[in-house]
Amino acid sequence: MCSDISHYTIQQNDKYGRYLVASRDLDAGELIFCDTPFAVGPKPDTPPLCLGCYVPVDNTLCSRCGWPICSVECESSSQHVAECAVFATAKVRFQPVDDWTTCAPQLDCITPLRVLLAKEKDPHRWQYELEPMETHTEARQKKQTWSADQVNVVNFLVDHCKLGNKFDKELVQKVCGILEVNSVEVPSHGGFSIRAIYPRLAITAHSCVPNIVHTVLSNDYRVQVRAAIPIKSGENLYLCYTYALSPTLVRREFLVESKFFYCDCHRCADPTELNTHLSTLKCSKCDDGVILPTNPLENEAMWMCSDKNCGFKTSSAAIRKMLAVVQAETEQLDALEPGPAAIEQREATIKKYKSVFHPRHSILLSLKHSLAQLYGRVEEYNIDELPDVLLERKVEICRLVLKTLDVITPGETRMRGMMLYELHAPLMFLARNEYGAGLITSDQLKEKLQEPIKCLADSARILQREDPHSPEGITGQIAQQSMEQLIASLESL
Ligand SMILES: C[S@@+](CC[C@H](N)C(=O)[O-])C[C@H]1O[C@@H](n2cnc3c(N)ncnc32)[C@H](O)[C@@H]1O
Repeated sequence: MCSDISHYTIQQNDKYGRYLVASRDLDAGELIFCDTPFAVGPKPDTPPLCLGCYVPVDNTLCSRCGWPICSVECESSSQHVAECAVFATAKVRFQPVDDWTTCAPQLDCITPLRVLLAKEKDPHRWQYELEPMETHTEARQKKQTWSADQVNVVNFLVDHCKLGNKFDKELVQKVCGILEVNSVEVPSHGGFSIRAIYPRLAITAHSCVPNIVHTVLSNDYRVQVRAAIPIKSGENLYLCYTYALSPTLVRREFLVESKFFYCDCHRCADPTELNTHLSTLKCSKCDDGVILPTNPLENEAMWMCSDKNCGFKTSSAAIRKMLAVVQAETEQLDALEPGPAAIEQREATIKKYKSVFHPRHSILLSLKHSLAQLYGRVEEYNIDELPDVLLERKVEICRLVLKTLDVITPGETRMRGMMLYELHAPLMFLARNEYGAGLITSDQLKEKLQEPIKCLADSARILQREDPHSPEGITGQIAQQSMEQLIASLESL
């Protein structure tokens, strides 16, 4: 049984507070522990979504309490009934909004309320699992989110929803802090992003080069935590709290803003990000140099050209501003429907910034990561109609992304599983095209198909650990079937 597995111990030091350590040697992919959420619910700043299944809703409300709900089944779902009674008793309804696609701060109270109601139901679990969590109260008090939480969550629940006889304002702020510091983003059943708080997973320390992965099982939001790489007994377990492909400036800013610490992991400390060059710019003043931070652990440190003869310098503020502008431009591409324009506009943006960024800079790599998933899958660019030159482009970008993943998220991760799946198809088509053109023999074709078979085998092994209804879990099953078909087709050659 999953709940019997716990290959870790809890330790504590001045730097991390509590953290998890492997209690025995672990193989890549091995289960370390499972965890059950204390509460699940919307993230802050979410547009109205169903409080049962979390799909976006448009003016459909619960017949009992008047809060967003998509269907009769969701009205009586276990996650909604307790809060439904609170709102119905206090006669506090969701206030109509003009635009159902923009953020509704009214929903910010839902997850804290669910934590409070779960505390009431299981005070023992609260006492041992949530109460000891870090809240960084002093640092939070200085932030804007503290005063926003005071209005949208604390005063709303205690005064408006008349819960003051059960929960005091200090407790509600503490719950907001617990959620901000310790909750993780998870995909809902419908694929929309929500948050959950897992008592054991939350103890894991952060590193920008993590050694564990976690998988959320969609039926009850239980999480399985596995070793991504072989881990020795006594080694710390590290989760990555931020988006792994972001550059150091962006990751460190996120961590200090929302998790209240300055990351000093070996990736953050290295100007080249362990030679991945996710932060590296090209020098505009000379031909050979690249621009790197002089001290990446010092936010305000200058950035300088690596060519001593050039000596070009610029401030980190200028770099941050430039990144924000380009990031905003590339984010607009995410709004494009998957289709030929989504490919062509990304390729055009890569070309536009080719002389500004290193080819593996975070911004270009993220565009390439999207392209790896688009080539072969959209109209005019279906895999069986791609010319060799575009099949080779897909191979090149998949390999480039995998090369970076090897360093920053080594081992058996979802992103690697998905990228290996993407890589198998162009490799297979290129080999078949060569054979079809009479350029290679059937033995050489068999030889060339070994790499796509290996990609599919690795992809299937990694992704079949995911929830079978998630996009990754489904890809895992397809990878397994495709591998079996490909092996069978070799036998008939
Ligand atoms: C999700 S909690 C982790 C558990 C926490 N240490 C505890 O004792 O409850 C996140 C907090 O742990 C600390 N932490 C985690 N990783 C860290 C790191 N790499 N460097 C410094 N502090 C870290 C920070 O205080 C951060 O806000």
